[in-house]
Amino acid sequence: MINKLYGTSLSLLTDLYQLTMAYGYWKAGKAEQEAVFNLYFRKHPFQGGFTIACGLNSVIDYLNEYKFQKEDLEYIGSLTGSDGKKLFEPGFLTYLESMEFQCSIDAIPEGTVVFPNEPLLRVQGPILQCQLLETPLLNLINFQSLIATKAARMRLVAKNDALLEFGLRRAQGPDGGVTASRAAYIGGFDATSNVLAGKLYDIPVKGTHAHSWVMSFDSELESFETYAEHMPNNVTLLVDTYDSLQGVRNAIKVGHQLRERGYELGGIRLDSGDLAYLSIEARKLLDEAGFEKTGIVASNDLDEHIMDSLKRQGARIGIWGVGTKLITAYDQPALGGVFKLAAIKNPNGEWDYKLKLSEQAIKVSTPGIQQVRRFRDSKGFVSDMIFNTETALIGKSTMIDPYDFTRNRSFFETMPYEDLLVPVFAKGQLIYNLPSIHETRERVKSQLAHFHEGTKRFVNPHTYPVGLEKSLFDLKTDLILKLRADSEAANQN
Ligand SMILES: Nc1ncnc2c1ncn2[C@@H]1O[C@H](COP(=O)(O)OP(=O)(O)OP(=O)(O)O)[C@@H](O)[C@H]1O
Ligand SMILES: O=P(O)(O)OC[C@H]1O[C@H](OP(=O)(O)OP(=O)(O)O)[C@H](O)[C@@H]1O
Ligand SMILES: O=C(O)c1cccnc1
Repeated sequence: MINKLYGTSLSLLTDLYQLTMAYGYWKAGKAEQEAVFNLYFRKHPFQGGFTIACGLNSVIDYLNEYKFQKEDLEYIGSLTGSDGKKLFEPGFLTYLESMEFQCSIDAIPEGTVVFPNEPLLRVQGPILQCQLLETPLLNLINFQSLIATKAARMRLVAKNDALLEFGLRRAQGPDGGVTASRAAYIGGFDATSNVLAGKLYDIPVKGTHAHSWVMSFDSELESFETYAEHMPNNVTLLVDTYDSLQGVRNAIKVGHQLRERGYELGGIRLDSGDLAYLSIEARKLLDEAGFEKTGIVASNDLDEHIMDSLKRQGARIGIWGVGTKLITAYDQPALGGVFKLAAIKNPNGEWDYKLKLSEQAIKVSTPGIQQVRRFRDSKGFVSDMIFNTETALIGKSTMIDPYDFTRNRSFFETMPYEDLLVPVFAKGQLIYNLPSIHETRERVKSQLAHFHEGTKRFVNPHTYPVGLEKSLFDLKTDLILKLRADSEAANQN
């Protein structure tokens, strides 16, 4: 889909430094050395307590057509360095031209609730190929997970109300709009106003009309009547162009006319003013006139906090139209997902584990061929344990809080669990049955239902426990100590 949107393969959708490193691996004879990278984020967005994984479908689309085209190679071949000479030798371009995608990818399915430090994707394969994928995979997963999470927060507030995504006009460009519409639907929105997203992704499309429609007539009533005359099966009237409650009265008049023709007034939309007060008054007017089933849509810079406040004020809004604050993830415009090397195979065929040190504990990466085990009890999910698949887990396993080793928990084999990462590509071949977008949306709903309310609240959410299995914790600690000792020794020389 993503390739279709641009009408070209997107192998150049990467940072130049991925290509220069790829070239370096090739020149140094390391191109085919097997490596493992993990894609994860360090902190939930929106000061929340959960994140929704999203974007895997686009990753699959992207990789299914991963190929350096002739024009791509010509462009790469034209790039020059500081001396004005070509950056890349022709032999490297030939290598890229004949390169077949050979990586294996395990991933957490879209729509799963995920937590900091958990690998959303694990990529294993020739280091040159893994490296090239860092940027596009992060681009696809970070943004969509961010928007799906924002949408899921709004769904939690809206409960059973309808949620309409109206964001395209405020989106970060065409692709920002289209992919955000998809992520918003997965996160729990019911429909989008974005017609292209509706067509590409099978998302229901819905909408009302704008103020310009009303303003183009001599009177509001005439504009409503004309709209209803031509589209009697899709009438939601925007009532706030001049005076919202007078607008509701005009809508009711049109509602009576529609009934005479065998149709119903679908809804009215409020787009300014005090949405609590106006929706309560509008509901009274509609109910008194016998339009109990006519819905009230509200829009105007809504986000989950305003929606929550409106609900607490007793607003009678049944349908929420949300644009800017959702589509741009206004209060946090990026998820900080990263892609880190975790292991590399040595010439003896064994894994050498790799770790990035940092002064900040949160930025120290975790080595290992990682998997996430999610334990549950009768009430729901209780904790996640990241482990190294190379270390057998037999009987009791102990999980350690990576930031406080004195905190640990034990699990027994008998405790129910699921391992979250599933095989998606095996040596370049797609082996995953993609769920439909509707199934993915359902997954978000059922996943969230299994988490404690505290994890889902907006203010100071409960930190869901995620730890490292003891042998992985030990591996990480030993590596940190070794790297620190090495660098100290190097400093003294
Ligand atoms: N009862 C309410 N409680 C909390 N927030 C509200 C309430 N009613 C509206 N809002 C929100 O307040 C913000 C600004 O609304 P406000 O009424 O100040 O301006 P406005 O209606 O946008 O004015 P206009 O569109 O005519 O310029 C919007 O984000 C809106 O969703
Ligand atoms: O408010 P949002 O959540 O972004 O939802 C989309 C907004 O787009 C439309 O407004 P329009 O483009 O006419 O702008 P305006 O309402 O700010 O004047 C619509 O009436 C909504 O208010
Ligand atoms: O259909 C609507 O009401 C709509 C669509 C886009 C933006 N604002 C409103």
